[in-house]
Amino acid sequence: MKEAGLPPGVVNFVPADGPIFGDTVTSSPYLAGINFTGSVATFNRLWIQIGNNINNYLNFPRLIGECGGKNYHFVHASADVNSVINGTIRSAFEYSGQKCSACSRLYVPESLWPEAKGLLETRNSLKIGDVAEFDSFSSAVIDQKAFKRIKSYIEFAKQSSDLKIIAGGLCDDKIGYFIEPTIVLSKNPTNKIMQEEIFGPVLTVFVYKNNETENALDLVGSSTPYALTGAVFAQDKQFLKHALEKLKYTAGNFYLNDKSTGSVVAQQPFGGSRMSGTNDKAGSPHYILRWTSPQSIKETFVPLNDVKYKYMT
Ligand SMILES: NC(=O)c1ccc[n+]([C@@H]2O[C@H](COP(=O)([O-])OP(=O)(O)OC[C@H]3O[C@@H](n4cnc5c(N)ncnc54)[C@H](O)[C@@H]3O)[C@@H](O)[C@H]2O)c1
Ligand SMILES: N[C@@H](CCC=O)C(=O)O
Repeated sequence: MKEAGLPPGVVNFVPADGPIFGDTVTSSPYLAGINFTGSVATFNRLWIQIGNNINNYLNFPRLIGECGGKNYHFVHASADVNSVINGTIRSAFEYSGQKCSACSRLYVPESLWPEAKGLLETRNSLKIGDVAEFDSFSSAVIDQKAFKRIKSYIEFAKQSSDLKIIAGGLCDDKIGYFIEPTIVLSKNPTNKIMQEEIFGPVLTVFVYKNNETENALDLVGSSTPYALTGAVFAQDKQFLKHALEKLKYTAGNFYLNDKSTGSVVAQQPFGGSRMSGTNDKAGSPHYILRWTSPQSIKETFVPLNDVKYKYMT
């Protein structure tokens, strides 16, 4: 950044407790903007604090929020199942599902479910262990708070009559906050496990009837307030085109026959709308412009000799 011309002291690393930092910056009259990555609850809190302080600022603070997701893989009857299995396992379970873009909802047509159940076998092959061992696919979740939150969804799944855990489900915090990659089958496409962000290795599958594909597509957008990432798997090009149009408000980053995760900054601008954020697209030229303050300048070379307009004389 220095090489690009940014003066020293403009960028500072200030490690702090989150709420103390947030309370401090939002109460400062000099706050010019916030570029936040994290949960909806925290972004809402910051926005509310700024609203409450609006009479005290020297500028209107600009706000960018990059928040959570309830990302989906939608599988059409024409899909290549192998690609669905491998893409879904990677998206849902790498980094133990702790990516805003991780897949946590899988919609599968009844006709493909017997084959798509290969998910379970692939899941069984994953080693979840020490990150220092290169054959570990993933490891523990970040901290006790995350462990408790994710575990509570697994406990909920064990008790809900809509839900059945078909793989994983064990949680163990003896030597680290380990949670098995877990696959849940839901009879109910609007069960809370299909709506809320879990931010952990829990994937929920809803099997739809082939003759209800349109209804299943409708569920993708109506089931959650998020719109971060999503993927459609189909070899039928007409269907892909149709899904792209129908699902356009469900994902800021939309994938065709690819997993819903792994966008590369500067190649795939990243971000989502609705409760997933302000969709300013990190990694795109639009983003940097949000933090600039353009000034228009005019200089006149013809003196103004009269106050009256020409038609007045
Ligand atoms: N859209 C994206 O690009 C993106 C990328 C990564 C993670 N996420 C989202 O982040 C969330 C997971 O992260 P988390 O659980 O750490 O979220 P979080 O909201 O609890 O915390 C995010 C960050 O904000 C800080 N923070 C907490 N309270 C604050 C406050 N009152 N004021 C200012 N800062 C505060 C935390 O210390 C942390 O650094 C998920 O919802 C995930 O989807 C989004
Ligand atoms: N760009 C990465 C991470 C985004 C959020 O953490 C992805 O698309 O998975």
